Amino acid sequence: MVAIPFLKGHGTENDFVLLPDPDGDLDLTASRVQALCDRQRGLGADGVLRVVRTKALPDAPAGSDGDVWFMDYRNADGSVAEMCGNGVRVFARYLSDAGLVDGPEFPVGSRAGVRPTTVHPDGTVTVGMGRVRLLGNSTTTVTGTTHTGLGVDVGNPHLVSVVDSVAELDLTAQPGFDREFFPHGVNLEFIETIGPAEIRMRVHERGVGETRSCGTGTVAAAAAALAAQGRTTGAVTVHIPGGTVHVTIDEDTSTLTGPASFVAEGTLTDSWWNSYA
Ligand SMILES: N[C@@H](CCC[C@H](N)C(=O)O)C(=O)O
Repeated sequence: MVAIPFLKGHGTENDFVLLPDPDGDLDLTASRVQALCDRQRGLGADGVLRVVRTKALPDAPAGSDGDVWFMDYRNADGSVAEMCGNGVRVFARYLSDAGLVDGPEFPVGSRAGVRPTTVHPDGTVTVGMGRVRLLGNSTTTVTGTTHTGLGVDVGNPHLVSVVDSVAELDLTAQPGFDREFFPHGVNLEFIETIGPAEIRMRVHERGVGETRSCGTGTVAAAAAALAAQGRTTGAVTVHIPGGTVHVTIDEDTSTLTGPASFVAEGTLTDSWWNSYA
């Protein structure tokens, strides 16, 4: 029997299965991702983070440094996404704790580009999330009510709508959105203003459903909250159901700081893995 190692972790309760796979040996099919993320027949998670060297990726972004660790992120439905802001903190903390990187500052590759990360002594992680692009207005419909929001690209697509109270929303079903505006789907954030630099957020994630946090979503939400004040830069504290993160938005980059925690580590059995092709 071959045992496949895994870790289970979360960032503000957005939870992940990590699969260390430095040489890219695992055949990580959509069916295996779905099974791993299933909370009855698998380990249960919002997504999977495969830990692989960039040089072991057949579709590595052109010109990338082969020795950089690459976060191969998958949503719970098996789809591939460009970036995961909570996942990249958990990923960075794993690399640091496992001694796979030198020092507390190192880059992490993703399909949205290379992201600089810093693991702090208290275990929190700051990630350079790159430039945030505002895409203009679009709409989303939740239980029959249509909200106008601001489209935001953080490497992956978001639509952020300001509402009076996030507690009132029912996000159990997929909200409607404009499929011409977002041909590849969209993460839908809803924010409530607490103060000029503090918001509350809930999210319905593309490829997952409602989650207790979305890191890229908090960056998009911060940019939208600032835009609502006529600002393009600033610092925003974002409260999500799973905790609190801190975001800064500058003209040409952004940062996300928040916790990264591990719950368990173990091994998958070969028979379980092989029952999903
Ligand atoms: N939970 C993530 C975002 C994961 C990807 C997203 N669902 C998408 O499809 O774009 C985060 O913390 O950013």
